[in-house]
Amino acid sequence: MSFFGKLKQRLTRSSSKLEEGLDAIVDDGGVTETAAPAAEEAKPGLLGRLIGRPDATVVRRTLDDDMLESLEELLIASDMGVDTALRVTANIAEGRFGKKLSTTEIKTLLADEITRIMEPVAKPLPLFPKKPQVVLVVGVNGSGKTTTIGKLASQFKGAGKKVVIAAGDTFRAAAVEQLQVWGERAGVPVLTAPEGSDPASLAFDAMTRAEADGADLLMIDTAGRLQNRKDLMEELAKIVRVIRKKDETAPHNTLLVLDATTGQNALSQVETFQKLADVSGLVMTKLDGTAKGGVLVALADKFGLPIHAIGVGEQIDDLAPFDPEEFARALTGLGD
Ligand SMILES: Nc1nc2c(ncn2[C@@H]2O[C@H](COP(=O)(O)OP(=O)(O)OP(=O)(O)O)[C@@H](O)[C@H]2O)c(=O)[nH]1
Repeated sequence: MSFFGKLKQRLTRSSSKLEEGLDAIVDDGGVTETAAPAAEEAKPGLLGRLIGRPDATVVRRTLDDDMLESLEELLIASDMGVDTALRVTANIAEGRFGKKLSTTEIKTLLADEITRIMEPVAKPLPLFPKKPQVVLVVGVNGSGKTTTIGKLASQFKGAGKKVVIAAGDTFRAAAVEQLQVWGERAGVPVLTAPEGSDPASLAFDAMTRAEADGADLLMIDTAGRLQNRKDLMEELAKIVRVIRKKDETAPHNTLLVLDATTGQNALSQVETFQKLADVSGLVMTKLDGTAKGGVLVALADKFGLPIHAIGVGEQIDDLAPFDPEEFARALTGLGD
């Protein structure tokens, strides 16, 4: 199966609540019509024509206040956030109030709205001619930082780039070990320091090593202890200060890794990390999990930060560029 096929299957599975909800809204109060499909309704395929498909029936419901309210509630429940849900619903309603809509038509309208919101944020990690390009990776523990660094390292290495990883969460031996495992998988060196040592000093050594090696990319993992924000802020600020001694334009990217399964909590994590570091882009992980995916729409709408990639599994190649249309179709359950 193609990569996108896999992604779609996973996203569709995870978003079936939204899809089921849309079906239920139209079914509830809708009327079955035996009519020629409307413009946006799918035409019978070749097989249907060959086997003499009977007249297609379609359920349509008149777009009224009740239906709009149900739609708003469904979008809010799928983590899209109140503001975004209200705006999306209002846009769908514009010029269509009192008209009859089928599930496919509603899904198409919703997917178009989501695509429109997501398109401006779908941007791959920008690559600069600067060597080494320093990528600081931040995020709470368990969000998928280590996994994402491993996946990115593997992709960049595959693209012919020389990559070095620095295991900057020096306080947890297990985190360092995990990163070493991912470094081995990706075939990329991982610089470590003794447990409890200063992450900034490791970052400085890593800069030195990356420069000496002529590396294209240096990815620095960081701690994610939000329990002690002040310490974490100081730690991140110190890492930045120290690497700037070597290159005053570094870090060139500050990636915030977010776990999509945390739903609305992802929004507050962005706010927090924007205060701690100069976040330049997002990677959204675990979209294959139980996440409702809708939080990406809320994030894009609220912060407009680029989404560089999405994690769709635990394997090394389970990192995909973010494709808004594909995402919107999968989220709404539109299929091909
Ligand atoms: N299903 C799925 N699991 C993921 C994805 N990304 C990461 N994980 C899993 O999430 C868990 C946490 O990932 P880590 O990469 O260790 O997260 P971290 O942010 O480095 O966490 P700490 O090491 O605790 O700081 C692991 O079990 C990963 O396998 C993803 O895209 N999909």
